[in-house]
Amino acid sequence: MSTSFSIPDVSDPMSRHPKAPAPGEPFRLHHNLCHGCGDDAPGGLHVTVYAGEGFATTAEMTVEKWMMGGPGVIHGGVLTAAFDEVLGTTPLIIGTPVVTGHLQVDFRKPIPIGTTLHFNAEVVAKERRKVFVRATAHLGDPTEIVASASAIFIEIDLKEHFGKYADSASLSRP
Ligand SMILES: CCCCC/C=C\C/C=C\C/C=C\C/C=C\CCCC(=O)SCCNC(=O)CCNC(=O)[C@H](O)C(C)(C)COP(=O)(O)OP(=O)(O)OC[C@H]1O[C@@H](n2cnc3c(N)ncnc32)[C@H](O)[C@@H]1OP(=O)(O)O
Repeated sequence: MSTSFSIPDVSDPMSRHPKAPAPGEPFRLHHNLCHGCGDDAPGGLHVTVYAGEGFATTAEMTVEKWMMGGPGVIHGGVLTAAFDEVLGTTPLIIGTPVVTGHLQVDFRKPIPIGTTLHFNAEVVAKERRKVFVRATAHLGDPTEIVASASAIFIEIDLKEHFGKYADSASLSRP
């Protein structure tokens, strides 16, 4: 699979799902042990994603000591997992359950332990089952982007993909 991709110039029609949370409201957990959002995930990120306007979402994550990679700064894999969670939840705004196909991250500035990361994400296009999503992160000043990510998520049939675990996964629907 290619290591880079371009977003299609023309998207399939998209509309906000009628049951998507209102702007400012959180998406429900997709299950309580999810490493990204689950309340009961040991060592989880505990990220909550909120619906924004249109096809946009926001999220916040406190950068805790256990997330350290280089001395005093976040580990790149932890940041990537946080982007995966934020980006992967965002297609629910159009009512589409997905899994990650391809995710790329640009690490632009060191992110200190003890800060709060603010994420802004949006679905930018859909092409058949592929959903193109991008996001940025900042530390409080939206003009100072510290990291950004873009991804292709692939629409799935929850029952087919998760088998007997589909019931808990289906909680992810908006
Ligand atoms: C495991 C944790 C999952 C958690 C998600 C839970 C519930 C999901 C519901 C809602 C989501 C809610 C919240 C989500 C929150 C966080 C998100 C975390 C998400 C993850 O962390 S999830 C774990 C990592 N993820 C995987 O575990 C995927 C493993 N993988 C597969 O299961 C298959 O590989 C699959 C299904 C991806 C495709 O398989 P398939 O056979 O169904 O589809 P097919 O190959 O026909 O491709 C159809 C079209 O997608 C294009 N395409 C395919 N693969 C691509 C790739 N890699 N890059 C770019 N494009 C790709 C093709 O090129 C074609 O495009 P075209 O239409 O242009 O031909």
